[in-house]
Amino acid sequence: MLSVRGVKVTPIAFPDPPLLNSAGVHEPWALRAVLQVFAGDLVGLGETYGDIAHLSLLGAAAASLDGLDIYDLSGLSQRIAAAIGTVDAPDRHGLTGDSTAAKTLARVVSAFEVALLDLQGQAIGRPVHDLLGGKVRDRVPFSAYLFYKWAGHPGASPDAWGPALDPAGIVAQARSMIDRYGFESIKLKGGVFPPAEEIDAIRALRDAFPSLPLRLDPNAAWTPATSIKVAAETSGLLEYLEDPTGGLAGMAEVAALAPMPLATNMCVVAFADLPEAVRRGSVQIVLADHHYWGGLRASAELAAICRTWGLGVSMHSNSHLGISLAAMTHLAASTPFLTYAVDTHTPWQSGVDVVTAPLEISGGAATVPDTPGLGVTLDQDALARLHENWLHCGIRERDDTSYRQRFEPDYVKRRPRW
Ligand SMILES: O=C([O-])C(=O)C[C@H](O)[C@@H](O)C(=O)[O-]
Ligand SMILES: [Mg+2]
Repeated sequence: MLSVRGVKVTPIAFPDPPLLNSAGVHEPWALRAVLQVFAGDLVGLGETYGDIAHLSLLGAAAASLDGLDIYDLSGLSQRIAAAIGTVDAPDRHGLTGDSTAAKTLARVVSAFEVALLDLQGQAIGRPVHDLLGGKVRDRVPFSAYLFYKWAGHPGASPDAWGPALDPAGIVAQARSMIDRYGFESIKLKGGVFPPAEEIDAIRALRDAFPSLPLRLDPNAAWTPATSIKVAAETSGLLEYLEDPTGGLAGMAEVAALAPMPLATNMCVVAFADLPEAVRRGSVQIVLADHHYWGGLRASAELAAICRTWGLGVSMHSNSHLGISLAAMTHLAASTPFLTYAVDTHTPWQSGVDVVTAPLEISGGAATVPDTPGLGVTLDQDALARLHENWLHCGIRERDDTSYRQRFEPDYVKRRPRW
């Protein structure tokens, strides 16, 4: 039997540009945590959030896993549930919806599940997608993820992307991202400017890229009435509209009148949300995210439920590095019903990574690895450097709102704002 003989949790930080959203603006450093789970001569990798409250739960979970059979994923959940108890550790930014104790547990279990699947795959010489039922595609398409952004962090030189604060800036950003990665679909993070300006940006994208599907995601910045108006004005322009407003009731009101499907990673964020969402018809597409749905198998389960109820499945992303990119790619590869291009923050991480050879996105897609496990190897030097960043960056909890208030003291986070 191959069992866990130790776990190392390393908090890391990597540079992040000043990306705007409905919570504020990204701080100069994004936080993550890298898990190394040791079994025999093997090491399984996981990647998750690096906020201080989450780190303390990861530590408690890690301490409970010695001797666990690497195939015992039920035992993994049970041990972690017993180790962390009933605790709710919400995000400050709220960009992935409400928090509950169940979601907190799912967020902790997820990174360990990925690491154990990586170990299982290595132990039997099979890729993680084989453990999830086998791949149904060789290439996983990702979408260009555009953000309104400042030229650079205040006090620092402009970054390589430059500013994007109007339709022309957004189109220019799309061009450089598409030139570099070949993306064949586009998502614009909205909820930053009044809706009319964001509609103009969508129109400009449509003119510049006539054949590419477009998505707009204001992270619940609009009331139902505003959402209905924007949906009417963007009729025929969007493949889906993501979280225009907050809550299952508000989304249902919008969905009843919107000409395009509504997607969410904010109002359906746990299994408990699904029955009401289906009953009300609140959403037509759910964005899976293994980091908070409980892992790769839980996300596959989510996709199966969505298929049963005729809902589409797409995939959500926060700032992440190469372990998460590999995990997302294996999941998307083995989920027949995940038919939309996957969100990723990869272009924003400007080549920084914690693995030796990150999966590459070219032609808008990543080739699914067929090597054992996740197919990525930890770069120990990079891990040490990124850990130093974490020690010195001074950020212990992602807080887009306070960071924006530092430069715009009158800024308040309001959802809905318009
Ligand atoms: O709703 C979404 O798609 C996200 O939450 C994605 C990211 O969190 C994004 O909004 C961000 O990091 O600002
Ligand atoms: Mg979203």
